Amino acid sequence: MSTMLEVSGVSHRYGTGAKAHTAVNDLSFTVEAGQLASIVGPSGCGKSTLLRCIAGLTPPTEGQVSLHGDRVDGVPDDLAVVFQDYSRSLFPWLSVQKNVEFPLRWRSLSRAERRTRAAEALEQVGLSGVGGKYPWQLSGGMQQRVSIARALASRPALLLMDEPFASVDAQTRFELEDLTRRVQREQGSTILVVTHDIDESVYLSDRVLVLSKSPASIVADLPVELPAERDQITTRESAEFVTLRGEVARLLHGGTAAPEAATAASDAAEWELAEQAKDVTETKTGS
Ligand SMILES: Nc1ncnc2c1ncn2[C@@H]1O[C@H](COP(=O)(O)OP(=O)(O)OP(=O)(O)O)[C@@H](O)[C@H]1O
Repeated sequence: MSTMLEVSGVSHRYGTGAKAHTAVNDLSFTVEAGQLASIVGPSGCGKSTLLRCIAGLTPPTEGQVSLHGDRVDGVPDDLAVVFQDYSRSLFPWLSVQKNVEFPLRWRSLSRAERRTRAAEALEQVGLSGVGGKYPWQLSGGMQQRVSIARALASRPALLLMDEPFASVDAQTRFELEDLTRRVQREQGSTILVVTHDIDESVYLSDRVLVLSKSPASIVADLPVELPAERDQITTRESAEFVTLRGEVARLLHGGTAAPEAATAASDAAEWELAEQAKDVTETKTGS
């Protein structure tokens, strides 16, 4: 396996002087080609800042990011990002097909090639036949599929996903997680997903990077040794899954020891409840 992404000593500070706020603190890790890695961390710990540094949208204050050995200095051509808010990332005045084709306009591709690529990407996400519709004519889950298709159409070396399923209902979330795993395996894509959902990080990934509270630093890098074929019900019930989600929860609480499965499960449930309560508060206060 070759290294697709290398993050070396990356820190990011917002502002300067007494008002400076360090969001990311000296992070280093690599992601191998063909790997699906998740980054999980508490709300506000610096996950999105890290992703923006990796995507070349925000230059790190210190350190550097390399994609297949090339230093990232601006958004690389062969990198795509799927954001949480599909309603703001799709153009409402363009058809679904045109939305998916849009980033390909900067590639040296003929119009016919762009159409073909977009149609193929829509088929991969199970949306053949809706290319002529507009995003606002689709459900939220379908719109996020369109965002994923748009990212896939450019055949990125690295696909970054920032809380990609946080704005859809639970059933759709499960479908989109399975879709992501299927596409990743079919295409051998390299994917880095940022989430604050412990279960999602474990279910989706080959590996989970656990971040500390702000400023983000890596507290653990855990391999996910679940079978490649996963199922939303049986995988989540398995002892390996329950143990791992508990371990991630424990690390997020600041612990380090490997737990017993039962304690781990209760830790994970407690964490999920705390996160849900926080989401409700943030929704109510609009923060
Ligand atoms: N443009 C900015 N200017 C100043 N501070 C910022 C800016 N963007 C983010 N921050 C701060 O940096 C810290 C990390 O924010 P970031 O959005 O990266 O965290 P996060 O882990 O993605 O959060 P969440 O899980 O809630 O989305 C927070 O304290 C946030 O207030």
